[in-house]
This record gives sequence, C-alpha cells and structure tokens, in this order.
Amino acid sequence: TIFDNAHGIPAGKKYDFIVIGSGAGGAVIANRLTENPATSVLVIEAGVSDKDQLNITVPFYTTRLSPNTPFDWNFTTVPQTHLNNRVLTYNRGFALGGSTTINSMAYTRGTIDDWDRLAKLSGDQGWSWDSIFPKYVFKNEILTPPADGHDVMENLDPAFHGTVGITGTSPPGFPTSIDDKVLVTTQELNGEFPFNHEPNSGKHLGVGWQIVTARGGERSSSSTSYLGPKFVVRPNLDIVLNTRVTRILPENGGNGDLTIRTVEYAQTADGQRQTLKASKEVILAGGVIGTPHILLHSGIGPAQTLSKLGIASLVDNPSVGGNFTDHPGISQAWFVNSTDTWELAVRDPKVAAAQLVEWEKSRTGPLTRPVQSQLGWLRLPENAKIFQQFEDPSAGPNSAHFEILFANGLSDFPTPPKGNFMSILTAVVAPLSRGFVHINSVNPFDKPVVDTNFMESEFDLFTMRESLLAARRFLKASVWKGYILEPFQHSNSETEEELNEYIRNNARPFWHGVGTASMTPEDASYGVVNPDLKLKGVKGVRVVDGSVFPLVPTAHTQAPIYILAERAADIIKKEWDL
Ligand SMILES: Cc1cc2nc3c(=O)[nH]c(=O)nc-3n(C[C@H](O)[C@H](O)[C@H](O)COP(=O)(O)OP(=O)(O)OC[C@H]3O[C@@H](n4cnc5c(N)ncnc54)[C@H](O)[C@@H]3O)c2cc1C
Repeated sequence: TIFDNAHGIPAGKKYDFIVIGSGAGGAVIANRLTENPATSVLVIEAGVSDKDQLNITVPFYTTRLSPNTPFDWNFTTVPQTHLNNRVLTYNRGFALGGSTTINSMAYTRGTIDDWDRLAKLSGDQGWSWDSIFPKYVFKNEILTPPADGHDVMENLDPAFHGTVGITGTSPPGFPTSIDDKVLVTTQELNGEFPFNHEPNSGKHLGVGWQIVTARGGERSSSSTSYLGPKFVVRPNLDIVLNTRVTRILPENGGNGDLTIRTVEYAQTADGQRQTLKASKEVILAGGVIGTPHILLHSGIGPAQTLSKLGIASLVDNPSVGGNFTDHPGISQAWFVNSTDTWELAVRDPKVAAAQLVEWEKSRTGPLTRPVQSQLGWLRLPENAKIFQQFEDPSAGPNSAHFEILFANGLSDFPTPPKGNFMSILTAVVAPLSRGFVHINSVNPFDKPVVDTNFMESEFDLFTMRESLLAARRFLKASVWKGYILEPFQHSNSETEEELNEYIRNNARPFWHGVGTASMTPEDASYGVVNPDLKLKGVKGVRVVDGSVFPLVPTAHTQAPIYILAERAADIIKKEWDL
C-alpha cells in the first residue's frame, strides 16, 4: 500500500525492515525482501508521488524535471573554488523512485575493471565482475524493443542483456539526423573513436549506442519497476510518501554494544517527531546526500565537527560525508546547417503539440527517445604528459578517462531565438577531485552543505581540456563538412588558459555522486560500511545506495546501484534466512 503520509501507517503495525528512500537502492531492497510473504517492509520516502506526471513518464521531457521543480531536492553546492566560485545546482530526485524518476535514463553498467576494483578495495570477491555478471545484472534488467520496433540487434548484442529482470531497458526508439553521421565518423576516425557494438559487455571503450531505462516508450524508474503496480499490492509492503527521516536512534541510549533499529521521522520541519522500530534492520538508501545527512544528524560522523553543532556523538567516524565524488561534465555546441534538431519543437508549439499527440496515441515518435542517442568512452593517450605527474586513476586499461555524448540540439544553454545546433557533452569519468557532504545546523530539514570540489585536481582539469579537444576532433570527419557551421560560445577557447576558463565557467555535475558512505574492508581504519554494507560500529543498519561506492564507477550510476542492491538483497536474505 502507498500512503500519502505517515498518518496512513496502521497503528501498531510492525515491520521487519524499514527502508529509508525509494531510489535505485531502496526500491530493489523493498521489492526483493517482500518476495517472501513472511517478511514485511516499510519504505519511508521524503519525496512526492510520481503518479500521472507527464514530464516524468515521457522520456524526452527529462530535462524539465530539474532543477527547481517539485521533483528535485534542489540542492546547491557551496561556491566552487576551482570553477570561478560558481554555485552549482546539485539535482537529486525528490519523488517515489528517487533520482531514477528524474534522471536522463542512460543505462551503463561500468566495466570489468570497475567491479574488479571494487572487489579488490573491499576485499570481497562477491563484488567482482564475474560475481555480478550475469547473475545480478540479469536480475535487474529486462531488455525490451525500442519504441519504433526496430531490431535491437542494430544497437547491441542481446547475449549481454537480461530479459527476465525488472528495470525496463531499450535502445533509442526514434532516429535523429546526427545518428548516422556519428556512426560514419567511427569508421573514418576509427583509430581514436572506434565503434563499440556492445559497451555494456564490461569493455566499454569506443563509441556506441546509448541504451536507456525506458520500456514501451515510457520511463522505467525504480518506482514504475521495482515498486510498480504488481508489487505494491503485496500485503507485506507499505510505502509512505512525503515523510522525512530525521534521525536513526540507538537502543539503550547508545551505551555498550551499539544497536540501531529505530527510525525517527516527521512530516514538516516543526512537525512532531515520531518513531518506528524495525524488528530486523534499518536500510539506509537516502542516496549520496540523503544518507550522510541522516547519519550526521544521528551523531554518526566526525565527533569533533558534530559536537560543535551540539550533536552528541554515537560513532566517531570522520569518513561519513567525505570522499564525495562525481563526474564533472560540460557541453560544447555548434550551429548546424539543418532545421531537423530539437530546436524545432522548442520554438514551434504546433510541432511540440504534434509530438505529444503522437506519444499519447501510440507511445512512439521523438518524445520516446533520450536526449542523446549515442555515447562513447575514451582514454587519454598513454604518453599524455599528465601521467608524469599522476598515476593513472582509471579503473583499469579497459576503462575510460572521459566520456563523450552526442545531442541533436543545444544542450546546457537556453535556446536562443535563432539557429539550430548540435552539442557534444564530455565528462571526466576517472576524476581525482573529492568533495564532501556536511551539515551546519541541527535541523534535519535544513539543506546540507554540499561541495563537489570539481577541478581541485590538475588531472581533472587536464582530462576535461583533452575531452573538449577530442570532441572538436570528432567533428573533423568529412561527414560533418557542410553540416557543422561555426561554434557556439566556446569559439575563442584555444589556448590552455582559454580552455580552462571555458571549463571554469561551464563545467557542471553529471549527478553521478558516490562515496559519502564508502565501503571498505571490515578491518579498515576508514570507511563507513563493510563489504556486506553494514554500518561500521553499529548493529541493525545497512546502507544500500550510491553512497557506498568508494570510487565512482566509469558509468552513469543507476545500473551499478541497481546491481549492487540486487546483491545486497541476497546478502540480507541469506543472513536472515528469508
Ligand atoms: C538529473 C539527473 C540525471 C541523471 N542521469 C542519469 C542517467 O542518465 N543514467 C544513470 O545511470 N544515472 C543517472 N543519474 C544518477 C542516478 O539516477 C543515481 O545515481 C541513482 O538514482 C542513485 O540511486 P540512490 O538509490 O543512491 O539514490 P536516489 O535514487 O537519489 O534515491 C534516494 C531516495 O532517498 C530519499 N531520501 C533522501 N533523504 C531522505 C530522508 N531523510 N527521508 C526519507 N527519504 C529520503 C530521496 O528522496 C530519494 O527518493 C542522474 C541523476 C540525476 C539527478
């Protein structure tokens, strides 16, 4: 049952597990644990309902969902020291389904290197590629035909895709006028930009099609999939919306063997605090910002900092909220010699209305597709001079340093009255800069302090510069002749300093944040959770969301989190014999 607020929870009802957050991590846990009818789960979600929201359901409307909407937490960062002191919006989903309800739907799993590195760092082989693929990947994914019904073989190798899982995936279901040109470029410039037919095979280098979490022309989020209609009818699964968890509370006042199974929550900042106790475990799945936010308010974090705020320390752990890592991204755009770009619908309400009618009638047409149809994963040259200064931070030799994405319109900038555009977005996907999530008030309804600290590392700045130049080289292929006209905005950035300035003025998050509750080996002196995702120093609490990745996967993060949560569910079931 889904309740609009906590008053809906039947008085005296007991739950085995309380899951905080319904995003990629929380929804999987809630679904898998309630497969056993004897196990009861309550999901507490701070955000709103996602029901009957066109902007959420229609894939191409994704850019309308953030920032500054009711479906976004609307976080902002502190002024970014290395980005000309700009304050960045830091988007996170504030709705059932969490960030999967507002994200851009790219489905990318990360590489063999990524998962093997996680296994090595955590000391648990269960996180290696061979352990998660195909088992947990296939439990998550159900590959479905694209909206226009074309053969999926054109875009991917079905052998690498699951067909019995829960999150719907599909190749882009509507062609754009740049798709073929991108493919032709991968032939002409195949040294630097080779075509990769199956980037989700664990070896992602090259340029290929973008697979998206969409099904039947609609977004597939953790709300529509793992918490979809056929699952929320389970009598052992309750979900409460619009309810903020403020703290998790210890038994016995925190003395002795520290056990936490009680969740404190409220509807509003000045609303009455209420509590509920799980009989087995509390699963924190509040995401990269929400999870450390709750931990810090509960006294689990750096004792010194918390004591300055007057918060009593339960567990002195300086790692909580640290190690915040994201992919910094940036867009470059060019005027093009075509009218068949997405500006057409942005400027002409009749075109926009016709697209919507088509989508409403048959779930087909331009609105079924993602913002980008193709993407690529690329490495810096082995002899790049930056490697004299830094050890290679990529996950391994088969993993990228930067990503490149192609869009048939002007991305990241407001549409000007005239002109049609193509954008190439790039992102640093093996970054060395680390930020943090902290609090500066005792009120859990106050926004946390978020610092991405982008471009603090010279390596990231170097890689971002190289990604900008690689994008320009991509357009040197002959197929773009006569199509690409002059550059938009970045026309003067040629020298290193000019490129740096373009980056400082335009870089922004890709919203793939991880690391604020990092997984480390059980005997490590740092980190927040053990490889079984149990909170260090505490009994009764696990963290299952993006915050536990100690290093950011070379991927858009939803698929890695779904996969991680699928395994986490098995770990929990095994421990409780469910
Ligand atoms: C704009 C945007 C675009 C993105 N694009 C892509 C993409 O194309 N492909 C991709 O793979 N990834 C993308 N991502 C990232 C991906 O969506 C996230 O990595 C993933 O959803 C994170 O899963 P999670 O479970 O860690 O957290 P979330 O999905 O964010 O879920 C956390 C949930 O916890 C809830 N919560 C937090 N605090 C509390 C509290 N105190 N009480 C109760 N509930 C709470 C939140 O409301 C939220 O519902 C994007 C993200 C954003 C924001």
